[in-house]
Amino acid sequence: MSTSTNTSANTTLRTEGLSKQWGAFKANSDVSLTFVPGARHALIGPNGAGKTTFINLLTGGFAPSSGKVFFGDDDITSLPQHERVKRGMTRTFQINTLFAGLTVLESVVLAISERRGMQYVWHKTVAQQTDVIDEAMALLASLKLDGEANSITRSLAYGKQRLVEIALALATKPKVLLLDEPAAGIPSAESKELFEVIAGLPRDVTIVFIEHDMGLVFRFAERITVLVGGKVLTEGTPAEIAADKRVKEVYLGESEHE
Ligand SMILES: Nc1ncnc2c1ncn2[C@@H]1O[C@H](COP(=O)(O)OP(=O)(O)OP(=O)(O)O)[C@@H](O)[C@H]1O
Repeated sequence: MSTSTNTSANTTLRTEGLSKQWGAFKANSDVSLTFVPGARHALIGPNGAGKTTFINLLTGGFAPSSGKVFFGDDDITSLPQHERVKRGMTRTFQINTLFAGLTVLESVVLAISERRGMQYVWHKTVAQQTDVIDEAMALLASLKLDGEANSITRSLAYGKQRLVEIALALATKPKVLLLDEPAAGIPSAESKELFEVIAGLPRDVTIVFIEHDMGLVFRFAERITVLVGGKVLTEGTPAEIAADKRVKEVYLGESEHE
């Protein structure tokens, strides 16, 4: 019997010749990448290299000009975003515009209720709601956010707000979590803490992240892909990337122009 939801814990995310063009401008050209289950995989590259465009092609935010996206054995290239979330691919939500006026616990309870298809919680029994609250508290504890459960999200330090975004993404029970500069705008002490929490997420969650801070990339990534001008320049382990002359040239060239 075929099922529309891939339930394998070993789902690999893969692209084949993915390209995105606006007019004559190619933001992504022929990008073929594989993200293995449990990966901690960083996408790096200079400004405008096409990293965010690539994430948008993965999530369905943009339709590719050509190429394909596979989730496990399924070609998901034409699936809408919410169908990809249902299959287990999610990116962080922008809490600043979503649930900022609610408490952290309320926000996560809403996200879990949505996943469980019980968004109209006032029709549900106390037992069903208790179950959701228990799941929400366990999730918050895993992110060391349980102490903030009753705080209004917008009153939290920015680093904690980014963690709430991650909590909301995790509430969808993703197999693949896509993080676009999770530490952007956070003081460096807080960003290290944030990445430590990210690194501690269960291995059944594959993590793909864009990050400009090379200290964080080399500390937390196990695999790195370098994009330049919309194309893959190279991919490898942190040691391989650190030793790659072409990568050094790209970054030295960039800093010379800053
Ligand atoms: N909707 C769009 N229409 C036209 N051009 C776009 C669009 N979105 C992005 N671009 C262009 O595509 C190029 C790649 O942008 P993208 O945001 O993917 O790069 P990036 O590697 O994520 O950069 P940064 O590190 O600065 O965030 C940029 O030149 C950008 O101006």
